[in-house]
Amino acid sequence: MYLGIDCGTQGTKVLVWDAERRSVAGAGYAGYHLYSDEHGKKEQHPADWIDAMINATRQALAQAAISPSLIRGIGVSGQQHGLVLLDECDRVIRPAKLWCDTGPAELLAEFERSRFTAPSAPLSDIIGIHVPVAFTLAKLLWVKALEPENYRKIRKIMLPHEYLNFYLTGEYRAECSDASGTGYFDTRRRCWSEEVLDRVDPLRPFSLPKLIRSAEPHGELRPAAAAEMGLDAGIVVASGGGDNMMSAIGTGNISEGQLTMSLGTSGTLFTFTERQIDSRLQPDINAFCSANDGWLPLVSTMNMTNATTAFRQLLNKSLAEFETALSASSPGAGGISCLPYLNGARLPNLPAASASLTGITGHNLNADNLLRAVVEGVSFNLCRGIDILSRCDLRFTRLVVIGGGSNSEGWRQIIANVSGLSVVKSLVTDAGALGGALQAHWCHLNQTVSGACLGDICSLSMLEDDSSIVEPRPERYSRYRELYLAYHQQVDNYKSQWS
Ligand SMILES: Nc1ncnc2c1ncn2[C@@H]1O[C@H](COP(=O)(O)OP(=O)(O)O)[C@@H](O)[C@H]1O
Ligand SMILES: O=C(CO)[C@@H](O)[C@H](O)COP(=O)(O)O
Repeated sequence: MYLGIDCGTQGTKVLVWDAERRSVAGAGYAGYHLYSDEHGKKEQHPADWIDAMINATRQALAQAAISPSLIRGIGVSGQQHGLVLLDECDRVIRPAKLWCDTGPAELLAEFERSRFTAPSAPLSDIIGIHVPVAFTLAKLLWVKALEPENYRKIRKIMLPHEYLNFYLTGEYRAECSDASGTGYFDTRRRCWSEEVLDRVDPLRPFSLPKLIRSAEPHGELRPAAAAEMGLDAGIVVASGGGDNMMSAIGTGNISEGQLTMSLGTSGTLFTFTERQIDSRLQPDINAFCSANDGWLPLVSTMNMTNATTAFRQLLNKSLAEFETALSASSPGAGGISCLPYLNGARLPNLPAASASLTGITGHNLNADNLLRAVVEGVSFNLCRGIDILSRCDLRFTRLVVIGGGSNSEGWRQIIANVSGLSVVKSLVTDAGALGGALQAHWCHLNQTVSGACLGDICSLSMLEDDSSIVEPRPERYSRYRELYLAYHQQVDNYKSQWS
């Protein structure tokens, strides 16, 4: 049995994966607070992630009702890009700035303008990936500029999943797929970019973690962490990875031609490629490394279930009532259109964007239409990614959906009707946690059998819930094409206001 852990933006999910029966034997969840302000701040305390991981692990083990000694390994998936800073005594210096923190947008733009002007190549050419404000580099620039005292104290610098691995093992290491979302990692050569780091600060006070490949272990579970988690010390902790990379493993998206869409706090859409695509003409693609030695071109939106949940809670509706609202309303939400940019936009990259509702009349204003409008808005936004990936000659016929929002059948049907693709739910909604468990299995096997194959582990794991398949309905698809084009026209009309 293996433990898969996913540290998401709203909470940490843990599952006990029974590799023989290929099923989840137990699951646990613990949420945490997101500290925000009106200037784009989005922060969390890394100590809250540790508490949540311990709490959710204990729940999962209790539900599985197994002896902890049956757990052979752990794999950790984590929200990408967050910046965790440790001082010389390995104490956390300040709360982690998260992927969704848009505060450093201007600083990042200024850094690119001033440090990468000709004859220098642009930043994206140097590291092979465009850098939006979500990336760690932006958070580092912010701490350096606004909190110089804290900056001087930094000795170690980590991403969320690396910090959890550091807690579990005591080892300061980083794995390439998550590192590819920092903005100071060369995604072609899979190494830290000294060139970029030197332009941030040639005299930086911290060292970078040792890079490992995804198949390599991060380390062994140390006794103190084992006691807290209720596990045996010494079991293997796999390399882990960014949540999208681990979800790729959890949905079997490890060979070309497959497409996964995550409806979590963020919306993401990604596919595996054997060669890195040239995204110079497609700046909205984040050309990440994958956790199986290839690449994972991905598009991401800033607003997904944060927006649907904000509207749902404002209207005082339960998840069941949200579902009823989707079936009671029609495509186009009676004429109401929602640009859902509560937290700025990442697709297109406009951190200063704000949300809006248009087309409201005395006849169409009701809760069902408002809920449908926000679901359509976030779906139109993310489905744009399919067009963008297609411009790189990537083609798909079906889509696997994951994340909290994928539990909604009405929402899955809207995605199918907008995209024109068959939509199926992942066997385990939290595919990041499943990916962590499958990676731990792979890593554990690698220690005993040479050449253990991740593909075999994934294909044996029945990664989809066949009963959940929804097909696009032709009449709705043509109606949604019109609505989709109108939505993106509306975004284009607003663009100059947010640039
Ligand atoms: N049936 C559902 N319909 C719509 N939204 C849902 C449903 N179930 C869960 N969610 C939403 O999913 C979100 C959590 O998704 P999750 O993928 O766990 O997020 P994260 O990984 O970012 O923490 C919550 O906002 C929750 O309200
Ligand atoms: O920034 C990205 C991807 O580049 C986000 O996908 C984060 O990785 C957060 O994930 P969720 O908490 O929404 O799952």
